[in-house]
Amino acid sequence: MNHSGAGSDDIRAVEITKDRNGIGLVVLRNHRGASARVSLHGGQLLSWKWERGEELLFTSSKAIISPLKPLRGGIAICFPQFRNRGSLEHHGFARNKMWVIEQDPPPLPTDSGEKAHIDLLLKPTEDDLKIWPHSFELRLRVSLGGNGYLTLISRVRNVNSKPFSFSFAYHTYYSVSDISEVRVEGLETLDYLDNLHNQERFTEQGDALTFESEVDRVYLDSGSSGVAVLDHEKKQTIVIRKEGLPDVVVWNPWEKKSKAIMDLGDEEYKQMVCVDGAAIEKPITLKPGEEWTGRLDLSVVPST
Ligand SMILES: O=P(O)(O)OC[C@H]1O[C@@H](O)[C@H](O)[C@@H](O)[C@@H]1O
Repeated sequence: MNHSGAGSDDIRAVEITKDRNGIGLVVLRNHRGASARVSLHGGQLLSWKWERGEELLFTSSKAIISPLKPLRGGIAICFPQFRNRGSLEHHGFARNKMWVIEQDPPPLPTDSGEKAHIDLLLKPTEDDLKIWPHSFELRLRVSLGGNGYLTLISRVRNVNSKPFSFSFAYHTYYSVSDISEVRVEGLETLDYLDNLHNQERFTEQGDALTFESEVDRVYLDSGSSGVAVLDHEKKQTIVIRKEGLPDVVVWNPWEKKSKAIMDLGDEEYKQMVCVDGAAIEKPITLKPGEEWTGRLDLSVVPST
């Protein structure tokens, strides 16, 4: 199936195809050469290319492409649990499930129509309900703008008769030239929980986060002000804006841990950094019938 041209200048081009394992794959393109690829496995973003055809997301050369495993790279949806903060599998089950394309989702208040987009839906199976007994609908809209920018909007609806709580993260691997040349700005003065120190709470003292060793932190309450990933060598800055996602996770495994991660090359920690918009410290609680929305807007600007 291939449908395009819903916009007068071909802004919207959406191609629905299959990957080499036969899993549904959606490719979004704009008329200026930007593209995004989304897998129905996990609602996982596999790739985001900007106008110059440059890949902005990192995927490991050792990534295991299997319907049963999370992919090392791209953007994964962590739901309903972050990390090991609960009894479910690491980062929750959503990233390992098959999602479906939703042709006619409930409308979003911010619909602009100026974007190529796709709507995905995840509902629990009988087996999922045995491990997490809460009926939910998890929707993901992935949009690619005419300017190449990417927007992810997730909605969680409680279709149960009892309240439930969850955590959420857009676990995002950015591709960088060299981690030693990278700065993350927008986290200064924030408190963070350090996963390398039993989630102890510290306060960020520097005016930017740079990398010299393993980092695994959850920055708290960063609000909707932007976070920027500056790559000096690429002369490029990725700007992350978010709504409904107070926390920011920053992760780089560095040398020793990279060697222990089977699906990551020994030296690949130099080419990646994870900066995730998330809701972790204060889990979201939904009463029956309520819905939560978490939005991530990613843009790229040249820098010196
Ligand atoms: O290997 P996974 O499950 O994708 O997780 C990778 C990392 O993801 C980060 O978000 C966590 O803070 C780290 O603790 C974790 O190691």
